[in-house]
Amino acid sequence: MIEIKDIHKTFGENYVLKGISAKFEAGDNNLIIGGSGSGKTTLLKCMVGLHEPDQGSVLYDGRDFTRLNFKERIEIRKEIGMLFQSSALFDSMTVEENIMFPLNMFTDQPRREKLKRVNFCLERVNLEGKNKLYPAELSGGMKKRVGIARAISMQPKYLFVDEPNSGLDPKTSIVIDDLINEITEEYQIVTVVVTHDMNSVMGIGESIIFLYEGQKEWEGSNKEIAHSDNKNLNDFVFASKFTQAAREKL
Ligand SMILES: Nc1ncnc2c1ncn2[C@@H]1O[C@H](COP(=O)(O)OP(=O)(O)OP(=O)(O)O)[C@@H](O)[C@H]1O
Repeated sequence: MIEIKDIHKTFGENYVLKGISAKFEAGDNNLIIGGSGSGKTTLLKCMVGLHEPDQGSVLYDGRDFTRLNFKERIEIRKEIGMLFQSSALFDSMTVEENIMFPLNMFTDQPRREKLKRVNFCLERVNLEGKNKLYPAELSGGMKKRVGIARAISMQPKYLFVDEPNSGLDPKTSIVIDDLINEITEEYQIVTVVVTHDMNSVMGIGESIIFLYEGQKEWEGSNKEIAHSDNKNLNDFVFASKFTQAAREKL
């Protein structure tokens, strides 16, 4: 489990996170939703140490990341898989090299072992045999899948994903959501996903926190969203006339 306690973050005069606390359980798809600028990515970055929170703590199965020194943090980082916006693949590296990158960085396994793991991960995301392709030769959905393969290469206990559906068509988005969902359950990972995508929210949102103006405005499951009377949440989730009409039929 990851627990965040009273996270605050300001950038200059901009008070972005105003005391966020939440728990993210293993085996669940934990979603962070909220309007543009509400602080979702900032929260994710505070959790993985890409930003230092001004106040608060981030506990990885009881280990307080915010109080650890650089060396101690590396031990937790090895247990973290990340898929951030636009897949962030290295364009000059092949698919195989991209997936092997964390293994090269964090392990001294023989190449044969690493290759075995790369092939396993590629198979897991249904891209077996695509080892020698370059990112430029892949579709957006394939790039995301390579990003997922790389994120799970170190068999992470924790997986952070920022906007996995950006730039994908609705059908491919569902393939990616399903993949994240399956991997989370199969390996009992603590998965935290930042998303704008309402299909994802309704499809895989077992555990959701909704940020509004830097605070946790609401938390619950996708099933609870439809019946929530939180106005800010409803204005966000059911923003269009079409979704409002759909909600009334639920
Ligand atoms: N590195 C930074 N330096 C200064 N301000 C930042 C930085 N990162 C984010 N911000 C500010 O923090 C606020 C929240 O940004 P953040 O990216 O966390 O929002 P978000 O909810 O993820 O938005 P979006 O859905 O549009 O990606 C914004 O006002 C943004 O300008």
